[in-house]
Amino acid sequence: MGKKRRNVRAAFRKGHDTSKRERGLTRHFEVHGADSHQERGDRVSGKGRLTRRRTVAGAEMTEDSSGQIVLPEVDRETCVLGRVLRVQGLVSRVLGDNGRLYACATRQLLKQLATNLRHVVAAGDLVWVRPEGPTPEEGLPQEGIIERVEPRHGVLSRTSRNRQHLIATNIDLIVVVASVAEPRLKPNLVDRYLVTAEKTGLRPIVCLNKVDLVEPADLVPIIGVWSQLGYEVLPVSADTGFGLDRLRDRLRGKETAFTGQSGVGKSSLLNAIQPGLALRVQTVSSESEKGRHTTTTAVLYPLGEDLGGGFLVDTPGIRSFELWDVIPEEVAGYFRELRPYVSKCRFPDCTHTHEDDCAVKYAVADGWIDARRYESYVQIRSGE
Ligand SMILES: Nc1nc2c(ncn2[C@@H]2O[C@H](COP(=O)(O)OP(=O)(O)OP(=O)(O)O)[C@@H](O)[C@H]2O)c(=O)[nH]1
Ligand SMILES: [Zn+2]
Repeated sequence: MGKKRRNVRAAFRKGHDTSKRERGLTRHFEVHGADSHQERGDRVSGKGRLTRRRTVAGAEMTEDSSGQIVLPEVDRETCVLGRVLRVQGLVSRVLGDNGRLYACATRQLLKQLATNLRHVVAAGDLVWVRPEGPTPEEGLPQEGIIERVEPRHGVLSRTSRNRQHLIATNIDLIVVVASVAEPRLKPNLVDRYLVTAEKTGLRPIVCLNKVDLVEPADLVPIIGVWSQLGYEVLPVSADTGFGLDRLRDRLRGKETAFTGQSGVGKSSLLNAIQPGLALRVQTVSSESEKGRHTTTTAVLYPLGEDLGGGFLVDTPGIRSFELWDVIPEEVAGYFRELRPYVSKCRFPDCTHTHEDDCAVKYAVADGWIDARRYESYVQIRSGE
Protein backbone atom coordinates (compact mmCIF):
# COMPACT_ATOMS: atom_id res chain seq x y z
CA MET A 1 0.00 0.00 0.00
CA GLY A 2 2.84 2.34 0.92
CA LYS A 3 4.25 2.20 -2.58
CA LYS A 4 0.91 2.88 -4.25
CA ARG A 5 0.27 5.83 -1.99
CA ARG A 6 3.63 7.26 -2.95
CA ASN A 7 2.67 6.91 -6.62
CA VAL A 8 -0.44 8.96 -6.12
CA ARG A 9 1.35 11.57 -4.09
CA ALA A 10 4.03 11.85 -6.72
CA ALA A 11 1.39 12.27 -9.41
CA PHE A 12 -0.29 15.01 -7.42
CA ARG A 13 2.99 16.76 -6.79
CA LYS A 14 4.03 16.69 -10.41
CA GLY A 15 0.67 18.02 -11.53
CA HIS A 16 -1.16 16.66 -14.49
CA ASP A 17 -1.65 15.36 -17.89
CA THR A 18 1.26 13.37 -19.28
CA SER A 19 0.21 9.97 -20.46
CA LYS A 20 2.88 8.30 -18.33
CA ARG A 21 1.54 9.89 -15.17
CA GLU A 22 -1.98 9.11 -16.27
CA ARG A 23 -1.07 5.44 -16.64
CA GLY A 24 0.45 5.50 -13.18
CA LEU A 25 -2.75 6.87 -11.67
CA THR A 26 -4.92 4.50 -13.66
CA ARG A 27 -3.12 1.42 -12.36
CA HIS A 28 -3.57 2.63 -8.84
CA PHE A 29 -7.30 3.15 -9.18
CA GLU A 30 -7.87 -0.20 -10.83
CA VAL A 31 -6.47 -1.85 -7.73
CA HIS A 32 -8.95 0.13 -5.67
CA GLY A 33 -11.77 -0.67 -8.10
CA ALA A 34 -11.19 -4.39 -7.68
CA ASP A 35 -11.59 -3.99 -3.92
CA SER A 36 -15.21 -3.06 -4.45
CA HIS A 37 -17.66 -5.85 -3.77
CA GLN A 38 -19.97 -4.64 -6.52
CA GLU A 39 -17.46 -4.92 -9.29
CA ARG A 40 -16.64 -8.47 -8.26
CA GLY A 41 -20.33 -9.18 -8.56
CA ASP A 42 -20.82 -10.78 -5.15
CA ARG A 43 -23.27 -8.14 -4.01
CA VAL A 44 -25.89 -6.12 -5.81
CA SER A 45 -27.15 -2.77 -4.67
CA GLY A 46 -29.45 -2.72 -1.69
CA LYS A 47 -33.05 -1.53 -1.32
CA GLY A 48 -34.37 -4.58 -3.17
CA ARG A 49 -33.99 -3.08 -6.66
CA LEU A 50 -33.94 -5.43 -9.62
CA THR A 51 -30.48 -5.44 -11.12
CA ARG A 52 -28.66 -6.93 -14.07
CA ARG A 53 -24.97 -7.28 -14.94
CA ARG A 54 -23.63 -5.56 -18.06
CA THR A 55 -20.18 -4.81 -19.41
CA VAL A 56 -19.56 -1.12 -20.06
CA ALA A 57 -16.25 0.16 -21.40
CA GLY A 58 -14.58 -3.08 -20.45
CA ALA A 59 -15.83 -3.09 -16.87
CA GLU A 60 -18.65 -5.13 -15.48
CA MET A 61 -21.42 -2.93 -14.10
CA THR A 62 -24.75 -3.40 -12.44
CA GLU A 63 -27.79 -1.79 -14.01
CA ASP A 64 -31.24 -1.35 -12.50
CA SER A 65 -34.59 -2.20 -14.12
CA SER A 66 -34.66 1.15 -15.96
CA GLY A 67 -31.24 0.52 -17.51
CA GLN A 68 -29.42 3.04 -15.29
CA ILE A 69 -25.98 2.03 -14.11
CA VAL A 70 -26.03 1.52 -10.36
CA LEU A 71 -22.98 3.11 -8.84
CA PRO A 72 -21.57 1.46 -5.77
CA GLU A 73 -22.88 2.98 -2.56
CA VAL A 74 -20.35 5.30 -1.00
CA ASP A 75 -19.29 4.67 2.52
CA ARG A 76 -20.75 7.70 4.23
CA GLU A 77 -18.73 7.02 7.37
CA THR A 78 -15.42 7.62 5.62
CA CYS A 79 -16.42 9.74 2.60
CA VAL A 80 -16.96 13.49 2.61
CA LEU A 81 -19.50 15.35 0.49
CA GLY A 82 -18.02 18.35 -1.33
CA ARG A 83 -18.14 20.73 -4.27
CA VAL A 84 -15.63 20.67 -7.10
CA LEU A 85 -14.09 24.14 -7.24
CA ARG A 86 -11.98 23.50 -10.32
CA VAL A 87 -10.55 20.73 -12.45
CA GLN A 88 -6.95 20.94 -13.57
CA GLY A 89 -5.82 18.03 -15.66
CA LEU A 90 -6.32 14.92 -13.57
CA VAL A 91 -6.72 16.72 -10.28
CA SER A 92 -10.00 18.18 -8.99
CA ARG A 93 -10.00 20.67 -6.14
CA VAL A 94 -12.91 19.92 -3.86
CA LEU A 95 -14.25 21.93 -0.94
CA GLY A 96 -15.68 19.47 1.57
CA ASP A 97 -18.77 20.30 3.58
CA ASN A 98 -16.44 20.02 6.59
CA GLY A 99 -14.64 23.14 5.29
CA ARG A 100 -11.49 21.25 4.22
CA LEU A 101 -9.88 21.36 0.78
CA TYR A 102 -9.13 18.15 -1.10
CA ALA A 103 -6.93 17.50 -4.14
CA CYS A 104 -8.63 14.57 -5.78
CA ALA A 105 -8.12 12.04 -8.49
CA THR A 106 -11.18 10.38 -9.98
CA ARG A 107 -12.04 6.78 -9.54
CA GLN A 108 -11.40 4.70 -12.66
CA LEU A 109 -14.91 3.24 -12.66
CA LEU A 110 -16.44 6.72 -12.97
CA LYS A 111 -14.16 7.56 -15.87
CA GLN A 112 -15.30 4.47 -17.74
CA LEU A 113 -18.93 5.44 -17.32
CA ALA A 114 -18.35 8.84 -18.88
CA THR A 115 -17.83 7.56 -22.39
CA ASN A 116 -19.36 10.50 -24.23
CA LEU A 117 -18.51 13.31 -21.84
CA ARG A 118 -15.03 14.66 -21.96
CA HIS A 119 -15.02 15.54 -18.31
CA VAL A 120 -16.34 12.99 -15.93
CA VAL A 121 -15.95 15.58 -13.20
CA ALA A 122 -16.61 19.30 -13.76
CA ALA A 123 -16.46 22.45 -11.69
CA GLY A 124 -19.64 22.70 -9.66
CA ASP A 125 -20.14 18.97 -9.25
CA LEU A 126 -21.33 17.65 -5.94
CA VAL A 127 -19.06 14.69 -5.20
CA TRP A 128 -18.24 12.14 -2.53
CA VAL A 129 -14.55 12.10 -1.69
CA ARG A 130 -12.67 9.35 0.09
CA PRO A 131 -9.76 11.01 1.90
CA GLU A 132 -6.41 9.37 1.23
CA GLY A 133 -2.93 9.57 2.64
CA PRO A 134 -1.63 11.39 5.67
CA THR A 135 -3.03 14.59 7.13
CA PRO A 136 -1.29 17.41 5.27
CA GLU A 137 0.48 20.40 6.72
CA GLU A 138 -1.62 23.44 7.61
CA GLY A 139 -2.94 25.17 4.47
CA LEU A 140 -2.30 22.27 2.09
CA PRO A 141 -5.13 20.20 0.63
CA GLN A 142 -5.73 16.64 1.74
CA GLU A 143 -5.48 14.05 -1.03
CA GLY A 144 -8.58 12.12 -1.94
CA ILE A 145 -10.42 10.01 -4.49
CA ILE A 146 -13.74 11.07 -6.02
CA GLU A 147 -15.91 8.02 -5.51
CA ARG A 148 -19.18 9.32 -6.84
CA VAL A 149 -20.68 12.32 -8.65
CA GLU A 150 -24.22 13.24 -7.60
CA PRO A 151 -26.82 13.94 -10.35
CA ARG A 152 -26.39 17.38 -11.90
CA HIS A 153 -28.68 20.27 -12.67
CA GLY A 154 -27.99 23.61 -14.38
CA VAL A 155 -25.30 22.36 -16.70
CA LEU A 156 -23.31 24.78 -18.83
CA SER A 157 -21.67 23.05 -21.76
CA ARG A 158 -20.41 23.81 -25.23
CA THR A 159 -20.26 21.62 -28.26
CA SER A 160 -17.14 21.26 -30.30
CA ARG A 161 -16.44 18.59 -32.88
CA ASN A 162 -19.76 16.96 -31.99
CA ARG A 163 -18.69 16.40 -28.41
CA GLN A 164 -20.26 18.02 -25.43
CA HIS A 165 -17.78 19.71 -23.14
CA LEU A 166 -18.93 20.36 -19.62
CA ILE A 167 -17.91 23.78 -18.38
CA ALA A 168 -19.70 24.02 -15.07
CA THR A 169 -22.55 22.18 -13.37
CA ASN A 170 -25.19 22.89 -10.76
CA ILE A 171 -25.49 26.54 -11.77
CA ASP A 172 -28.66 28.10 -10.37
CA LEU A 173 -28.51 31.57 -11.84
CA ILE A 174 -26.98 33.69 -14.61
CA VAL A 175 -26.67 37.38 -13.75
CA VAL A 176 -26.58 39.39 -16.97
CA VAL A 177 -24.96 42.69 -16.05
CA ALA A 178 -25.62 45.75 -18.21
CA SER A 179 -24.87 49.39 -17.60
CA VAL A 180 -27.50 52.11 -18.03
CA ALA A 181 -24.86 54.78 -18.72
CA GLU A 182 -21.13 54.89 -19.51
CA PRO A 183 -21.41 52.72 -21.57
CA ARG A 184 -25.05 53.46 -22.47
CA LEU A 185 -27.66 50.73 -22.18
CA LYS A 186 -27.76 48.36 -25.16
CA PRO A 187 -31.02 46.44 -24.74
CA ASN A 188 -30.38 44.37 -27.85
CA LEU A 189 -27.17 43.10 -26.31
CA VAL A 190 -29.06 42.09 -23.16
CA ASP A 191 -31.47 40.18 -25.42
CA ARG A 192 -28.54 38.26 -26.87
CA TYR A 193 -27.51 37.13 -23.41
CA LEU A 194 -31.11 36.21 -22.65
CA VAL A 195 -31.25 34.09 -25.81
CA THR A 196 -28.21 32.11 -24.65
CA ALA A 197 -29.68 31.75 -21.19
CA GLU A 198 -32.87 30.35 -22.78
CA LYS A 199 -30.77 27.88 -24.74
CA THR A 200 -28.94 26.64 -21.66
CA GLY A 201 -32.16 26.56 -19.64
CA LEU A 202 -30.51 28.50 -16.80
CA ARG A 203 -32.47 31.22 -15.01
CA PRO A 204 -31.23 34.69 -15.93
CA ILE A 205 -31.54 37.89 -13.91
CA VAL A 206 -30.91 41.20 -15.66
CA CYS A 207 -28.87 43.49 -13.47
CA LEU A 208 -28.92 47.13 -14.64
CA ASN A 209 -25.91 48.79 -13.05
CA LYS A 210 -24.90 52.46 -12.63
CA VAL A 211 -28.46 53.66 -11.98
CA ASP A 212 -26.88 56.53 -10.01
CA LEU A 213 -26.12 58.11 -13.40
CA VAL A 214 -29.72 58.29 -14.71
CA GLU A 215 -33.26 59.25 -13.72
CA PRO A 216 -34.87 56.07 -12.37
CA ALA A 217 -38.13 56.95 -14.17
CA ASP A 218 -36.33 56.68 -17.52
CA LEU A 219 -35.76 52.99 -16.92
CA VAL A 220 -39.38 52.05 -16.27
CA PRO A 221 -40.36 51.25 -19.90
CA ILE A 222 -37.40 48.98 -20.63
CA ILE A 223 -37.67 47.20 -17.26
CA GLY A 224 -41.36 46.71 -18.02
CA VAL A 225 -40.72 44.88 -21.30
CA TRP A 226 -38.38 42.29 -19.77
CA SER A 227 -40.45 41.93 -16.60
CA GLN A 228 -43.59 41.20 -18.60
CA LEU A 229 -41.73 38.35 -20.27
CA GLY A 230 -40.98 36.90 -16.83
CA TYR A 231 -37.35 38.02 -16.54
CA GLU A 232 -36.38 39.51 -13.21
CA VAL A 233 -34.71 42.92 -13.59
CA LEU A 234 -32.70 44.46 -10.76
CA PRO A 235 -31.67 48.12 -11.01
CA VAL A 236 -28.48 48.53 -8.94
CA SER A 237 -25.52 50.80 -8.33
CA ALA A 238 -22.17 49.39 -7.28
CA ASP A 239 -21.21 52.98 -6.39
CA THR A 240 -24.08 53.96 -4.08
CA GLY A 241 -25.05 50.44 -3.00
CA PHE A 242 -28.58 50.88 -4.34
CA GLY A 243 -30.29 47.52 -4.93
CA LEU A 244 -27.37 45.45 -3.65
CA ASP A 245 -29.31 43.89 -0.80
CA ARG A 246 -31.76 42.47 -3.31
CA LEU A 247 -28.92 41.19 -5.46
CA ARG A 248 -27.22 39.58 -2.42
CA ASP A 249 -30.51 38.00 -1.57
CA ARG A 250 -30.68 36.34 -4.99
CA LEU A 251 -27.14 34.94 -4.62
CA ARG A 252 -27.70 33.49 -1.17
CA GLY A 253 -26.90 29.77 -1.17
CA LYS A 254 -26.86 29.68 -4.99
CA GLU A 255 -24.20 29.01 -7.60
CA THR A 256 -24.19 32.07 -9.84
CA ALA A 257 -22.41 33.11 -13.02
CA PHE A 258 -21.95 36.82 -13.80
CA THR A 259 -21.75 37.79 -17.42
CA GLY A 260 -21.85 41.03 -19.42
CA GLN A 261 -19.85 43.31 -21.63
CA SER A 262 -16.58 44.85 -20.51
CA GLY A 263 -16.94 48.03 -18.48
CA VAL A 264 -20.50 47.48 -17.25
CA GLY A 265 -19.26 47.08 -13.69
CA LYS A 266 -19.07 43.32 -13.00
CA SER A 267 -15.91 43.61 -10.92
CA SER A 268 -17.28 46.63 -9.07
CA LEU A 269 -20.46 44.69 -8.27
CA LEU A 270 -18.57 41.62 -7.06
CA ASN A 271 -16.45 43.80 -4.81
CA ALA A 272 -19.47 45.63 -3.49
CA ILE A 273 -21.16 42.31 -2.73
CA GLN A 274 -18.08 40.86 -1.05
CA PRO A 275 -14.85 42.83 -0.71
CA GLY A 276 -11.86 41.09 -2.28
CA LEU A 277 -13.97 38.76 -4.45
CA ALA A 278 -13.28 40.50 -7.76
CA LEU A 279 -9.55 40.43 -7.11
CA ARG A 280 -9.60 36.67 -6.51
CA VAL A 281 -11.53 36.16 -9.73
CA GLN A 282 -9.16 38.32 -11.77
CA THR A 283 -6.04 36.63 -10.45
CA VAL A 284 -7.19 33.13 -11.28
CA SER A 285 -8.68 34.13 -14.65
CA SER A 286 -5.48 35.71 -15.88
CA GLU A 287 -3.60 32.58 -14.74
CA SER A 288 -5.87 30.24 -16.63
CA GLU A 289 -6.03 32.46 -19.71
CA LYS A 290 -2.37 31.64 -20.16
CA GLY A 291 -3.04 27.94 -19.79
CA ARG A 292 -4.49 25.44 -22.17
CA HIS A 293 -7.83 25.00 -20.46
CA THR A 294 -9.03 28.55 -21.06
CA THR A 295 -12.55 28.10 -22.33
CA THR A 296 -13.39 24.66 -21.10
CA THR A 297 -12.93 24.83 -17.37
CA ALA A 298 -14.59 27.08 -14.88
CA VAL A 299 -13.59 28.01 -11.35
CA LEU A 300 -15.93 28.26 -8.36
CA TYR A 301 -15.33 30.91 -5.70
CA PRO A 302 -16.99 30.25 -2.36
CA LEU A 303 -18.99 33.25 -1.12
CA GLY A 304 -18.94 34.20 2.54
CA GLU A 305 -21.17 32.88 5.29
CA ASP A 306 -23.31 36.01 5.01
CA LEU A 307 -24.20 34.84 1.50
CA GLY A 308 -25.33 31.48 2.77
CA GLY A 309 -22.41 29.47 1.41
CA GLY A 310 -23.16 30.33 -2.23
CA PHE A 311 -20.62 30.20 -5.04
CA LEU A 312 -19.63 32.41 -7.89
CA VAL A 313 -18.63 30.53 -11.03
CA ASP A 314 -16.40 32.14 -13.59
CA THR A 315 -14.39 31.46 -16.72
CA PRO A 316 -13.35 33.80 -19.53
CA GLY A 317 -15.84 31.78 -21.62
CA ILE A 318 -18.80 32.60 -19.37
CA ARG A 319 -18.02 36.28 -19.68
CA SER A 320 -18.45 36.07 -23.45
CA PHE A 321 -21.75 34.24 -23.06
CA GLU A 322 -23.51 36.17 -25.85
CA LEU A 323 -25.09 33.79 -28.45
CA TRP A 324 -23.18 30.72 -27.35
CA ASP A 325 -23.71 27.86 -29.83
CA VAL A 326 -27.04 29.39 -30.93
CA ILE A 327 -27.95 28.58 -34.53
CA PRO A 328 -30.26 30.86 -36.62
CA GLU A 329 -33.09 28.30 -36.85
CA GLU A 330 -33.34 28.12 -33.07
CA VAL A 331 -33.51 31.83 -32.35
CA ALA A 332 -37.29 32.28 -32.59
CA GLY A 333 -37.77 29.53 -30.01
CA TYR A 334 -35.60 31.46 -27.55
CA PHE A 335 -37.75 34.61 -27.79
CA ARG A 336 -40.51 33.74 -25.34
CA GLU A 337 -43.05 36.14 -26.89
CA LEU A 338 -42.55 34.77 -30.42
CA ARG A 339 -43.33 31.18 -29.51
CA PRO A 340 -47.15 31.42 -29.66
CA TYR A 341 -46.99 32.75 -33.25
CA VAL A 342 -44.21 30.85 -35.03
CA SER A 343 -46.38 27.94 -36.12
CA LYS A 344 -49.08 30.20 -37.55
CA CYS A 345 -47.10 31.70 -40.43
CA ARG A 346 -47.92 30.91 -44.08
CA PHE A 347 -44.54 29.28 -44.76
CA PRO A 348 -43.53 26.48 -42.45
CA ASP A 349 -39.87 27.56 -42.73
CA CYS A 350 -40.72 31.25 -42.18
CA THR A 351 -37.78 33.17 -40.74
CA HIS A 352 -40.16 35.97 -39.56
CA THR A 353 -37.87 38.57 -41.09
CA HIS A 354 -38.90 39.28 -44.72
CA GLU A 355 -41.77 36.87 -45.52
CA ASP A 356 -45.34 37.92 -46.28
CA ASP A 357 -48.17 36.55 -44.24
CA CYS A 358 -46.02 36.14 -41.15
CA ALA A 359 -47.94 35.74 -37.88
CA VAL A 360 -44.99 37.17 -35.93
CA LYS A 361 -44.92 40.35 -38.01
CA TYR A 362 -48.69 40.75 -37.63
CA ALA A 363 -48.29 40.42 -33.86
CA VAL A 364 -45.62 43.14 -33.90
CA ALA A 365 -47.86 45.41 -36.00
CA ASP A 366 -50.75 44.84 -33.59
CA GLY A 367 -48.58 45.61 -30.57
CA TRP A 368 -48.60 42.09 -29.05
CA ILE A 369 -44.83 41.83 -29.47
CA ASP A 370 -42.57 44.72 -28.44
CA ALA A 371 -41.09 46.30 -31.60
CA ARG A 372 -37.64 46.71 -30.08
CA ARG A 373 -37.49 43.06 -29.00
CA TYR A 374 -38.55 42.07 -32.53
CA GLU A 375 -35.71 44.21 -33.89
CA SER A 376 -33.32 42.27 -31.63
CA TYR A 377 -34.73 39.05 -33.00
CA VAL A 378 -34.21 40.16 -36.62
CA GLN A 379 -30.63 41.21 -35.89
CA ILE A 380 -29.76 37.93 -34.25
CA ARG A 381 -31.59 35.84 -36.84
CA SER A 382 -29.82 37.67 -39.69
CA GLY A 383 -26.47 37.06 -38.03
CA GLU A 384 -25.79 40.74 -37.39
N1 LIG B 1 -21.20 55.75 -11.63
C1 LIG B 1 -20.97 54.45 -11.50
N2 LIG B 1 -19.83 53.90 -12.00
C2 LIG B 1 -19.64 52.59 -11.86
C3 LIG B 1 -20.57 51.76 -11.19
N3 LIG B 1 -20.11 50.49 -11.22
C4 LIG B 1 -18.92 50.53 -11.87
N4 LIG B 1 -18.62 51.78 -12.26
C5 LIG B 1 -17.43 52.19 -13.00
O1 LIG B 1 -17.42 51.57 -14.29
C6 LIG B 1 -16.10 51.25 -14.70
C7 LIG B 1 -16.01 49.79 -15.11
O2 LIG B 1 -16.26 48.99 -13.98
P1 LIG B 1 -15.68 47.50 -13.83
O3 LIG B 1 -16.21 46.98 -12.55
O4 LIG B 1 -14.21 47.48 -14.06
O5 LIG B 1 -16.38 46.80 -15.08
P2 LIG B 1 -16.28 45.26 -15.56
O6 LIG B 1 -17.60 44.89 -16.08
O7 LIG B 1 -15.71 44.43 -14.48
O8 LIG B 1 -15.26 45.35 -16.74
P3 LIG B 1 -14.28 44.20 -17.30
O9 LIG B 1 -13.33 43.87 -16.19
O10 LIG B 1 -13.59 44.88 -18.46
O11 LIG B 1 -15.13 43.06 -17.72
C8 LIG B 1 -15.21 51.63 -13.52
O12 LIG B 1 -14.63 52.88 -13.80
C9 LIG B 1 -16.15 51.71 -12.34
O13 LIG B 1 -15.72 52.62 -11.36
C10 LIG B 1 -21.76 52.38 -10.67
O14 LIG B 1 -22.64 51.75 -10.07
N5 LIG B 1 -21.91 53.72 -10.86
ZN1 LIG C 1 -43.22 34.22 -39.71
